[in-house]
Amino acid sequence: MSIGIFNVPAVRNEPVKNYAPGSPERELLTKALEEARAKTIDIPQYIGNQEIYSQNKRPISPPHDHQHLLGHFHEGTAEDVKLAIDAALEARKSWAVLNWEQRAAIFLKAADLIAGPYRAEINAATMLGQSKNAYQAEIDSACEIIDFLRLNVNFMRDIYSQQPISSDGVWNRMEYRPLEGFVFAITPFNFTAIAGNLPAAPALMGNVVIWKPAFTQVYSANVIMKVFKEAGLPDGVINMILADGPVAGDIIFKNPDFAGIHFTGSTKVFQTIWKTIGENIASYKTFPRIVGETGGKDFVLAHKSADPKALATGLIRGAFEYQGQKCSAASRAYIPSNLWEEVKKLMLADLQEIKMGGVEDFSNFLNAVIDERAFDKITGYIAKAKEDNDAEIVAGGDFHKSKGYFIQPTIIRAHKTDYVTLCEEIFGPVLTVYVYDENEFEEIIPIIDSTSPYALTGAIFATDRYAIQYASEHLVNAAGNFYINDKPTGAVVGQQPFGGARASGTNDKAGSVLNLLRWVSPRAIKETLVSPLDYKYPFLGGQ
Ligand SMILES: NC(=O)c1ccc[n+]([C@@H]2O[C@H](COP(=O)([O-])OP(=O)(O)OC[C@H]3O[C@@H](n4cnc5c(N)ncnc54)[C@H](O)[C@@H]3O)[C@@H](O)[C@H]2O)c1
Ligand SMILES: N[C@@H](CCC=O)C(=O)O
Repeated sequence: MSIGIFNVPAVRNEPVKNYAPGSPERELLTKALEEARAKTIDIPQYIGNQEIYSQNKRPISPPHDHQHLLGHFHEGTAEDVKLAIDAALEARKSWAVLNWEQRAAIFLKAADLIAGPYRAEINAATMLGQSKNAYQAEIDSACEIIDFLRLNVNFMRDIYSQQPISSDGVWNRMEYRPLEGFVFAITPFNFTAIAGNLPAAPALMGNVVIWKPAFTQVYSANVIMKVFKEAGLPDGVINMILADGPVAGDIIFKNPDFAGIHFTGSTKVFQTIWKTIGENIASYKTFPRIVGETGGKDFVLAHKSADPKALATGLIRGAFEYQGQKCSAASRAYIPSNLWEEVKKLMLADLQEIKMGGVEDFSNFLNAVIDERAFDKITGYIAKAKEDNDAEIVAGGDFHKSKGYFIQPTIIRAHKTDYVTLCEEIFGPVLTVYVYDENEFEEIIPIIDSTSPYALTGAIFATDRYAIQYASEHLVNAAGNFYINDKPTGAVVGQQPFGGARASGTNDKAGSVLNLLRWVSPRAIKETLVSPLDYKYPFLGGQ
């Protein structure tokens, strides 16, 4: 029973701590890293009120130090998936009817726990488990997840406040019911914030969730579950299963109570999921919501009027931060002939000073890629570029995996516009540059628009406003997040709602009203205050 119309706490984005030498946050984080490295932990599945440990233990190691053991996670089975569905549906009976302010309070508390007592622990887990440096962890596993949790509470209230008009004698109302069934959240390895938000957003709107994190993100996923529990999330509302994707999918996508998928990951996996849902469509009680944010082949277009230093900096940060493992990473750049030599010189100078190594040494800008499979895939593109006549390596190109999965930040110059590394998502520290005739700006734009099937992020660097307007208009469908004189990464919740269309997903903009609307099934209610007692229209002699 809600007995008040409540406001929610005002939000601003969580300030990013800087971890400068001698700062208190650096001291806490260093200690958390040391403590985590000094022990091994066992991570169970969290299903209903149970922590499930299995016989199938899988090791967890830092990608930059793969001989070191951080612990194990306990892989789940098809039986565990069924158990999770039962636990979720049982929890739904109470959760779906709990007042919204109670749900809000849980997630606001989770945000405060991460902002305070859990900040160092979740950042350390992200640094060690996913090989992120302190800054990249801070903007992800602290600030972005906190922003998701707090801002979503505000968006929820905005949604609930959206009410229809009423005519004389009538009171119309709108209820924003949770979906009838359970939601399946499948999350990628590269952002702890996404892993937390994908189950939390539907749960905030009153849904129950089965969450399957990527195996390579389980170490920080475990901290998220600890936070949710400490924040008071009732058992069974979010169930973390550690079954393999296809094993889980095989059970979940055939279940009649499956009501929605909240996915972030590669385009291919999302296409498989969508197809499976389509094949099973007649077996569901309700049409499932399908929300998926997927891959990118994000472009940077420079005009001949661009500032070369701003462009070079945007490319270095956009392409190589977190080893290029962001769906938003600048992975293809179109540079006019008048700027190329200078931009190349500036990038090479930056790359000379950039250090790569473990996350424990805060002076490393770059760390390792996530696992051996990713290492082999990324280096395959580099090895091919070394041999191809259509491409040349401008910077980097070396790699080694004896201690960790390290790949030098690599710049490839392609000599044809459909060279493979200009078209396919590589998801690693590889930037491909195509140098175009400075007088053919308008001709290069349709090539950018059609070179890859994706449309996630893109950027224009120019000082000429006509060029900026031209690119904005002619690349209108090429990116869901478009940047002017900035790198195409680093969207902030509430400031640049994130997501793309075409092969990049359903563009439901995580961390916005648009996303939360996918997790409700509104019921419109009309109440007539004094009901008519006569069927006749006035012209028939009625009232
Ligand atoms: N658009 C975005 O907002 C966004 C954000 C982050 C990452 N990404 C994309 O994610 C990808 C990188 O992440 P990843 O390597 O973890 O992606 P991935 O597609 O390999 O895995 C994503 C998740 O899907 C699961 N999965 C894999 N096969 C499955 C199946 N058959 N059925 C059910 N689940 C299955 C994985 O275990 C994991 O949890 C990149 O393509 C990147 O662009 C997109
Ligand atoms: N939202 C993040 C990217 C998430 C995908 O990996 C950014 O804007 O850089």
